[in-house]
Amino acid sequence: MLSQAHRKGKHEITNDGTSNLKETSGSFTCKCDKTLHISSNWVQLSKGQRSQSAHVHPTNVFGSLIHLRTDVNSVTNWNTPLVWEGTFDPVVIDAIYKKMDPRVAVVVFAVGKYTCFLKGFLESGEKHFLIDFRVTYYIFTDNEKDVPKVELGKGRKISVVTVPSANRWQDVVLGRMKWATITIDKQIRNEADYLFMMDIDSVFHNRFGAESLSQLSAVLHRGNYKVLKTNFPYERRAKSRAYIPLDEGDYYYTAAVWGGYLEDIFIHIFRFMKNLFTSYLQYFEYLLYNKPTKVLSPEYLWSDYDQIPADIKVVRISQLIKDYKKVRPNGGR
Ligand SMILES: CC(=O)N[C@H]1[C@@H](OP(=O)(O)OP(=O)(O)OC[C@H]2O[C@@H](n3ccc(=O)[nH]c3=O)[C@H](O)[C@@H]2O)O[C@H](CO)[C@H](O)[C@@H]1O
Ligand SMILES: [Mn+2]
Repeated sequence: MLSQAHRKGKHEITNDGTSNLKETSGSFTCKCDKTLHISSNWVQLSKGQRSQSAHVHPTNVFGSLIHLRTDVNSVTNWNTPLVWEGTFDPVVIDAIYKKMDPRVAVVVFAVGKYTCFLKGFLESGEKHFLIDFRVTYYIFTDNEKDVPKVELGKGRKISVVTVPSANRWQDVVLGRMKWATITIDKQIRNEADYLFMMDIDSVFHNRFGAESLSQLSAVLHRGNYKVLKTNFPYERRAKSRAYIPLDEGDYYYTAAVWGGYLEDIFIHIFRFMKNLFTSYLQYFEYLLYNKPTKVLSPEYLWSDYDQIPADIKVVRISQLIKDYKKVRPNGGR
C-alpha cells in the first residue's frame, strides 16, 4: 500500500517529515562528509526489518504508524510531525536516521550542587537515549572531580567543559546560552550534526530515539498541552519586548529540552541570541516565528511532580523532584 508521496518517488520523501530544503531534496550532508540519500529505498529496508517482528504495522512515508492513536494529533497545523508513542514505528525511524549515522551532542550544565544529578542522567541516558547512535554528552561544570565515571556504549563519549562557579542559580540558568555558544563555536561544531540542550535534573525512563531528531525540535510543556492557546501563560502586555498577541502562539513549549541541526541552531539561536533565554518568553517568541520542524509530546519531558494522564502512554524523561533550597546556591525559585 503506497501513499501518494511514495508513488511520486523520492522527492517528497523526507527523513523526518520536515519541509526543509536539505531534506526534501532527498539528501542530507553531514559534517562527517557523507551525503546520505533518504529515498524510497528505505521502505525496502523497513519491510525486511519489520517482517521479523510479530506485528506488522503499516507506516506512512514518515515512518509513522497509520492506523493507531486517534486520541491525539500526530501532525501540527503547519504539517510537521507531532510525536507521540504509537504514532511512529521505532524500527523504521531508527533505520532512516541510522543511514546518516548522525553525531548527536547533548549539552547539559551541572554547576555547583547540580553535579549530583549527573549519574542518574547519564546512566539512564545510556539505557534509553538514542541507543546505537553516536552521542557525546558535553558536561559544563565548575567541578570536574564530581563528574561520575559512567560506563558508555560504543560510539558514545563524555566531554567535560569547565565553566566558572556561580553564586546565584539565575546566573547559571541564564548563562547557559553564552557558555554553550563559546564551546559550540570552538569545539562542538566540528564534532556533531545535531545538538540537544537539556536540563540535568532529570532521568530517562524509556526510549528517546531518532524520532526526536529534526532541524528544530521542541517539546510541549506538560502543564499546558491541553490548554486553549488564549490561556497560555505568555506575555500579554502589549508594551513588552516578549509580547505575544492573544490569537498567536501555537503551543506552549518547555525550555528544558530542545534541539536541532547544530549548524542551524548555532547560527540562528546561539550566535545571535546569546541571551535568548534571559526571558523564557523570548524563547516562545522565537518558536512562534520560527516554527519547530518537529514537535515532541510531553512524553519527552514529564515531571515526577505530576500524575501521568491517560494520553501519556510512555514517559521518556522525567524531571526529578528536588529541594530547591538544597541544590541552588542562593535557594529559592
Ligand atoms: C522543566 C522546566 O520547565 N525547566 C525550566 C525550569 O526548571 P527548573 O526549575 O527545573 O530549573 P533548574 O533548577 O533545573 O535549572 C535549569 C538547569 O540549569 C542548571 N543549573 C541550575 C542551577 C545551578 O545552580 N546549577 C546548574 O547547573 C542545571 O542544568 C539545571 O537543570 O526553570 C528554569 C528557570 O528557572 C529553566 O527555564 C528550566 O529550563
Ligand atoms: Mn530542571
